[in-house]
Amino acid sequence: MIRTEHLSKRYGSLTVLKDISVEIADGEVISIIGPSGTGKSTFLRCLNLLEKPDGGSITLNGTALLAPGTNISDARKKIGMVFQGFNLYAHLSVLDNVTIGPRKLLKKSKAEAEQKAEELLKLVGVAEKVNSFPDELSGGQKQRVAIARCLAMEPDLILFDEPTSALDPTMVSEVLAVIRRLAKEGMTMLIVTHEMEFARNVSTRIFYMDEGGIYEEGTPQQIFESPQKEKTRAFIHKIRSFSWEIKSPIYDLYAMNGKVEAFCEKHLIPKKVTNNLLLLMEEILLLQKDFSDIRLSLSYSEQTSELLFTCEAAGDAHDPLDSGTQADDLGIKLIRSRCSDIQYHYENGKNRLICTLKGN
Ligand SMILES: Nc1ncnc2c1ncn2[C@@H]1O[C@H](COP(=O)(O)OP(=O)(O)OP(=O)(O)O)[C@@H](O)[C@H]1O
Repeated sequence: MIRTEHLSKRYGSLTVLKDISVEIADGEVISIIGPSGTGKSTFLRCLNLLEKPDGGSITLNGTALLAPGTNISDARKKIGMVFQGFNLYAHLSVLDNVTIGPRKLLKKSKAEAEQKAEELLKLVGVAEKVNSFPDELSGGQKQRVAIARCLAMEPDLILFDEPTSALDPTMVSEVLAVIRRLAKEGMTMLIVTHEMEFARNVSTRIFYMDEGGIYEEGTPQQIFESPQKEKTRAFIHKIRSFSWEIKSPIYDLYAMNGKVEAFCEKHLIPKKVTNNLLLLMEEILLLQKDFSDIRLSLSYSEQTSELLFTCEAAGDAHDPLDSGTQADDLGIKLIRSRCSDIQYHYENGKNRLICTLKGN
């Protein structure tokens, strides 16, 4: 169990952590989410004493880490950390990266450390790379080796600082799968992440950090479905939605599509649904009459897996799904075939078309 009381940290005149008091039980998986610069990484770095807190206390399994006389290096062996940039030793093989800690710090024999390393490399799926060097591995493999290295120290707790942020999207899932497995096996973990779907599925609790502290905490359901405080609500809404403005008939379709694809990828929306959405957006834009002020927005509900697309266009009342010409009819048919529900309203000088995309 790890507990902080009134933990604070300043950089010069900037107070990053104000007064953090939390208790994390064994086997808990905590995801820490929140806007950039709110101290999420600093909090993790204070917990394993990579940064020295300015005030407060940290207690790990009964040991007060900041108390005078505490052997800090002994305490730190119990807390593993996995970094965004992997931090492997480039000049050491995968095997040596994993065994160096146990041999030097835990005084294990070479044979014992190597046997354990091979087991752990198998666990994270990179056993075949045991004799490779870090620069011969993909980003996903490097991060899995970093996790094996961390496990080799038999930590009581592992801190993950944005473990997938430096990875190509194709490699994110292999690293998340390993973390999920550790969660199932009961490892206590704190994970700073921007992967919301993952945070929601894997965590026992979510800490939303803002204003120098844990602004709101709760179960994934509480934080993602019914956040109580204003800033949490705004943050959750923002990560679930996307919008794009068009101010003239000449707009950058490719840039817009790129952003839409990135949004869909982040929310693990199936490729087929993303493609349908892009075609739907294109057809709806073809039916617009006035391009002076159009706002397109997407919102995704993780609860129902529904993707909602809204097109809001200023100008005279004009339902784009009211057939005008034969060419329009074809477009309208295509639009209707891709949606399970479509609603049109004209309000305050704005045409609003709300489409619910079909799931597959
Ligand atoms: N070593 C440092 N010296 C001075 N300021 C720092 C240092 N490390 C972090 N900061 C500042 O502290 C604040 C919190 O940084 P931190 O990296 O903990 O935020 P974060 O929530 O993890 O952000 P992100 O999600 O972007 O990684 C930021 O304003 C940052 O510029």
